[in-house]
Amino acid sequence: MSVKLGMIGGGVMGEALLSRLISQKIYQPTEVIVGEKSAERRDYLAQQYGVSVTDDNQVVAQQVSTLLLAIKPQVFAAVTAELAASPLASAPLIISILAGVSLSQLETAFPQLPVIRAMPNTPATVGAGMTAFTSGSLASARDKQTAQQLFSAVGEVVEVSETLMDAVTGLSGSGPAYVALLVEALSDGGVAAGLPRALATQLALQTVRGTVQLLQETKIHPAELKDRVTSPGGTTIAGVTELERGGFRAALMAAVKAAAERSQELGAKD
Ligand SMILES: NC(=O)C1=CN([C@@H]2O[C@H](COP(=O)(O)OP(=O)(O)OC[C@H]3O[C@@H](n4cnc5c(N)ncnc54)[C@H](OP(=O)(O)O)[C@@H]3O)[C@@H](O)[C@H]2O)C=CC1
Ligand SMILES: O=C(O)[C@@H]1CCC=N1
Repeated sequence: MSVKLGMIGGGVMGEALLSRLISQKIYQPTEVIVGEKSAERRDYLAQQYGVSVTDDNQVVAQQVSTLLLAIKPQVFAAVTAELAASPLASAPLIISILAGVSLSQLETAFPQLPVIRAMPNTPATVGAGMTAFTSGSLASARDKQTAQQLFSAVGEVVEVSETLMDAVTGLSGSGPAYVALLVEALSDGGVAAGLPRALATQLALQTVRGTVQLLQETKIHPAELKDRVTSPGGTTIAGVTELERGGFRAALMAAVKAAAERSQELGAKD
């Protein structure tokens, strides 16, 4: 076994992890091989990160100590059927980041192998990711440590019970999209109020970043911060009134729940 990390699926999330793992020197490019069906993506990943690439997932799985699955849940069955064609000589640790795909589905697909189900998110690219993971029955303390080290390199890591993984997916897995919409909408609002676009986006980004930092460092409850910003009869309560009228909080809660339910559905398909 000569290669430490194999990745199957080199799309958005695969690249988000790969880029940071390489830039932080957690793995050397020579220690990584990516199995990817798209020739265009293979060429791009090889050129951008210097990793080995192949369209043959068996070639990946046969020579690595850790096999990271980063394909869509919809192709999980096809990919695992392809891998099941011959036993994996290197007995790798399997780490799946697939939404919805359960530990029991992973253990059925990879009998006798240690499996870990993880849910990272795209801020991993800049080392600000949030990953939750849960381990299968054959995963050793060392396997968990491998997962912990890999995901620590791209942000914060928590170990959770598998029963929480769909909810994690709905919140932190999908969450960067909600926050991106928030930033875009704040910027649009600034433009509507007369700000130039670049300035509006700068204000929106720094306001979100600063608020998060304030909440994290002071540990005050979000409701208390809201109270501190809303001066009696002032501007903020006028804005908050509109958010309440538009169902802002209910919409965010429903979004997390809908995404968690979709995660469950994606797993139930296989
Ligand atoms: N995007 C995100 O923020 C997050 C995603 N995830 C999970 O990561 C996984 C990947 O998501 P994402 O990166 O967004 O999806 P992408 O579609 O961007 O990436 C999947 C990649 O796998 C390739 N692929 C398809 N079939 C095969 C195959 N048989 N063998 C090898 N590669 C194949 C796809 O190629 P092609 O496009 O040609 O089909 C594509 O490049 C999903 O399971 C998702 O649930 C988890 C956390 C966050
Ligand atoms: O949208 C998705 O299905 C994936 C899982 C979490 C984030 N993106």
